[in-house]
Amino acid sequence: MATQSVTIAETAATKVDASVPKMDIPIINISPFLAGDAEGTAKLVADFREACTSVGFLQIVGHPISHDLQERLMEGVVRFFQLPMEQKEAISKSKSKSNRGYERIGDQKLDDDPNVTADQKEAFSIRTDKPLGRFLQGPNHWPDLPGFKESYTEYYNAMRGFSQALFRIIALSLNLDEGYFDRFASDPDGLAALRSHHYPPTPVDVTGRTRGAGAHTDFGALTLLLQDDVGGLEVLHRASDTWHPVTPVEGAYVMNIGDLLERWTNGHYKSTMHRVLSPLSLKDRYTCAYFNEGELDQVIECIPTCLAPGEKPLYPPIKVQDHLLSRWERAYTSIGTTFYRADQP
Ligand SMILES: O=C(O)CCC(=O)C(=O)O
Ligand SMILES: [Fe+2]
Repeated sequence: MATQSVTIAETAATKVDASVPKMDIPIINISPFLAGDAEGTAKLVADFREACTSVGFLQIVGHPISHDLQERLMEGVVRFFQLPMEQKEAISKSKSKSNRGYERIGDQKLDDDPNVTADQKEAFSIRTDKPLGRFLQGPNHWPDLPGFKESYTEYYNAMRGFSQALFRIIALSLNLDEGYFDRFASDPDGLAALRSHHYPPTPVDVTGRTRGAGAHTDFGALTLLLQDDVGGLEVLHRASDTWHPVTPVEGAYVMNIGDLLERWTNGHYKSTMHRVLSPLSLKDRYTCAYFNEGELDQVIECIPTCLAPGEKPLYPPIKVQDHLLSRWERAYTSIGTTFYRADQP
């Protein structure tokens, strides 16, 4: 069977209430697509469409990323965050003109609400390694940690291939030519980021919750998250204003639609609000997200197949660069964290 479904249970932090809807985040096996099985592909494409138009989140199994590579990546991530602060600060994002490297706890604030505190997570990110260029284009900075650069880079390259396959599935799910997004997903100048996170255990705040990452939607087109078994990621059910956990499934990728794909599809595919609650136990939580953002000059405007006769585009066309800059402003400048705009005004 290509698809199974996890019924999301209530968390301890969420009161059990019969009026609260259940949110099903489907687990979809993409191996039929990778194997060229037409019948299995048709079924999983339909499952993708259903997930993207409803919850905007799904979990992917049967993907091409090996268990061994996932383990090596996450083992390096844990070792990195355990380094002494001065070694992490030596590759601080604040020193990078292409906005990559180490971010301290509190350097980013994903929730726009001014009453909410900054995110209680530390992070490390890389992008495609290049000479310094436009916004977000430049060289990576690595810690002095044996094997770390190698596994992180191997994983980054593997995720690029994986995400290209997913864009093909998404194209099929929108009744487009399979290669419709190939340029977006494969352009050597296209932006992608591999960003790992560490959420230390945090005491409960005045609202009765801990805050690892504030409520937000993702800036790019598609996010692929590898999470450990601690849990804490939650998705908003907008109509009932209730939060629902994304239960960790070993080795699976949590895929979610970002703002760019929501705009591209005229709101048919949902960029859903989510947040992270820090662990309350003594366990630290580690995750690694791969973000697809496309090429800076690409204009995102409603895809023709997403507009039914008589419908109007919900959003004006926007350049990837303008969209990203406005989201970076909100997440960093609003709390006084600077970032480099390169050639931008
Ligand atoms: O670490 C997680 O579980 C999610 C992180 C996230 O939502 C993000 O970085 O956009
Ligand atoms: Fe996110």
